[in-house]
Amino acid sequence: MPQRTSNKVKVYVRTRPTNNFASEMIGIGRDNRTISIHRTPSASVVDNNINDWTFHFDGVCHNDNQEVIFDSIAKDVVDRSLDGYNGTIMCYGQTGAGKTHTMTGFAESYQNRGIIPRTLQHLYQEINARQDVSYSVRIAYLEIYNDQMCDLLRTLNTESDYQLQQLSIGESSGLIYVKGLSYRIANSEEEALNLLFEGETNRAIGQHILNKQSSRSHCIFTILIECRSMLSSEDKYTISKLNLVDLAGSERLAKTNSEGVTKREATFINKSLSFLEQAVLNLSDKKANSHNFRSSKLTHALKDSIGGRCNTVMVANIWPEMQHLEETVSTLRFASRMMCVPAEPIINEVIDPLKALENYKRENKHLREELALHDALIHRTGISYEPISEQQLYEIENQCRRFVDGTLDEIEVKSLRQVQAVFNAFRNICRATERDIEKKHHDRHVHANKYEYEQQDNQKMFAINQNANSMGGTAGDLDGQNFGLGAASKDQRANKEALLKMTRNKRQTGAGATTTKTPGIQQTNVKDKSSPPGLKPTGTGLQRVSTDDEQFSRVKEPSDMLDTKDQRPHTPPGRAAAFEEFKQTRGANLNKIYLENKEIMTTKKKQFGELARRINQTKAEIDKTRVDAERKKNERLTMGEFLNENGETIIDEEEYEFIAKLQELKSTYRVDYDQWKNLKSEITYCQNLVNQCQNRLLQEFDIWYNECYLNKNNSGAMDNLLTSNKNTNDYHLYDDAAERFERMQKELLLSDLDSMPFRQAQMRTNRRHIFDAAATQGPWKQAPTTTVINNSGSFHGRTYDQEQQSAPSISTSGNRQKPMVR
Ligand SMILES: Nc1ncnc2c1ncn2[C@@H]1O[C@H](COP(=O)(O)OP(=O)(O)OP(=O)(O)O)[C@@H](O)[C@H]1O
Repeated sequence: MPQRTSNKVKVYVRTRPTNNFASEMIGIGRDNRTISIHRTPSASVVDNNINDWTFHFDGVCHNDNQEVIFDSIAKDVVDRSLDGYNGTIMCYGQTGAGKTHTMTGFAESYQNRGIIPRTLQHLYQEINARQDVSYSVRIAYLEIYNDQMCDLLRTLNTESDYQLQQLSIGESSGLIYVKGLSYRIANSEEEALNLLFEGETNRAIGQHILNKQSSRSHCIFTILIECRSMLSSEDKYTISKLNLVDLAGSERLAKTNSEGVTKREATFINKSLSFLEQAVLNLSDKKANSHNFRSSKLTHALKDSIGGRCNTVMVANIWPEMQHLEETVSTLRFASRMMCVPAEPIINEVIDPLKALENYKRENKHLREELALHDALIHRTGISYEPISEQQLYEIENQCRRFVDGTLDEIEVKSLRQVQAVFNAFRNICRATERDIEKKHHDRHVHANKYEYEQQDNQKMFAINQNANSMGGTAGDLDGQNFGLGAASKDQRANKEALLKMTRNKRQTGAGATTTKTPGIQQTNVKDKSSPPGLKPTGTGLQRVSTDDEQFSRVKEPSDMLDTKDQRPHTPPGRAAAFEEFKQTRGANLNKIYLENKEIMTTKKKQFGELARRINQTKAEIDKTRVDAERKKNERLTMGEFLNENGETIIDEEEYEFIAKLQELKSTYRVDYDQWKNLKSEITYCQNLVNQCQNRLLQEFDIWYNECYLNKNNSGAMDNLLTSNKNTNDYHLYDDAAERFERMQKELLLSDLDSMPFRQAQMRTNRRHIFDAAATQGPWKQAPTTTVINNSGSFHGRTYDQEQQSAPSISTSGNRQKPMVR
């Protein structure tokens, strides 16, 4: 029988022998591959149904005996399963059409034995014939009845034996297996046949116990074949699965007129078969991307056994009698669909890990021997290829450390392992160094913050002392009226709570205060003066704004404050006027830097604008010259080209000049453009510095203003605060909250150093808020000052109009200017 070459599921039709063959309706082609059906239309009624069909298959087996069937249909699949391909042979058709006969045959008649026993016979014959490979065969027999699975190779004596079986379908890497299903080793044909018969017996017992008919269940006889080469030491081997499937009868429910149990069985059969049909339909349709195999146990169990990587053959059993014509057409239809299911079998190769390990060990040994031989030939000695010991590692690390320190000039490397160990050692050293640096950095920040907080406390105390001085009181001197604090010791100053208590006592006893400058203040000043200078020149001629620590050191120059404090009015001046004053006094230096930076930036912006204009001019000239050159070129081409003796084009003077000019312009353009780009980044940098200066100036001003005016007047305000319980509590609240917040911030800073800038900014803003809040509670109800400064240095505030006018404005025109450079 000629074979179809396409990679699809193969389908054969087998007819059940009958004396009543409907020859007038069913025709079998001479090629034994075609079946044509003709149904006589009903004479009494108008019949619009299709009455003629022609089906083509891989073969039609009419009156063929079991041997022919096996040889033409199954043998090839069995042979290929021995080579490592999965295979499936499946019988489909209506009840009584001969499926079981085809698959199993007559158990009692050797001549009429079916595909399964013949398969087993052929399998073991082949296994025995193939001397160079070793096979291991395992067998499983699964029955699916009413969508429930049953292991036919287990002892099943009672109904509960059936019910206790807990089989489920699993999937691993696209391969299907039934969990709980027993796979029995069969070393010979006889053992395998015993298992087949055992399964058949169990099936018969099941029929009796469950009162079911054999035709009502699907049966899958699985042969697992493991094949290993005996000649090579290859770690690969093959495992193939050969499924021999006897499906339940596919007759239609309506026709059987079944009731009760039979109806239930028929319903399950029809369901599973129609799911199978659906799955086959989807598989055969290239566009369908969902192949739902999980709808029934049958389809799920056969998921990896229909087409795809599996060598699949279907036998469509038909009963070619007139009364079964409808079933016959239905079976043949399904069979035709099956023919469209693609099948591209592949060998299932598996790697044996134990064998692979053995192979690697052997190879490793060979390579070592070869290496030793190689070393001996080139007189290399003292090289070890063994893994490096702990002691050796320690020595290597020591060497590396000395190398890094500079006490060792070179590290002698003899093997690759050593190279790797050296690299590892260097990596460890790097990481350790990194950790050290991080720790130092971290400690420095924590220390800096601590210092900053102390300074901040000192500032507050200093301001309070100043107020006290102006009122003529000293610490411990109680004037009864004023919040007079003077020469408080450092310890006293650190303890604000104690200080406030003391102040209250002072007011109660009415003692006076002195105005002497205190040693505590002097001490602070000395410390401040030792701080690093606040401003440092940078390479661009611009000046960097000092760091926080530096600023704080500078901020507390007491001379700044002492110089001006006596002239200060009791009523605080407007912020605009104060800002002017600040720029002349404390902020003079900062303001100077700010103005210088701004000037440099303005100059650069001017240069930037000019350069952009020049670039655009050059560009315009380039465009014009290019047009001229093109025009000249076109003229030359129109007039016809002249070539010199070397075959080069001769161009006239004018065109040459255009080309030369174009090149010159382009080079000018490139130079200018590069300069323009550099200038642009310089301006961005300058802009940042100016912004930074501006921010700093404003921050410093805020602090200064608070120190000089708000806190000073706050002595009065403070008294007012302290005279009322509410206000006293408020003050405590403010103080505690500030401390709590700062303590919290410190903890946060320690936990995440990256967040340092953000947290510090937050702290600063918070401090200012607190100061402002205290100020607004004072007797004069100062308008709330704006405390938020955005990144660009501009104010966001309600009553800052005046200050905004006096605040230095930043021109960003340089950034917005976009020359037409391309
Ligand atoms: N090719 C054949 N040669 C001889 N007898 C056959 C052949 N096909 C079927 N028969 C006989 O027909 C009867 C029904 O066959 P079989 O039990 O195999 O049908 P089935 O399709 O498996 O039915 P069910 O779906 O009920 O299992 C059996 O007695 C069987 O011996």
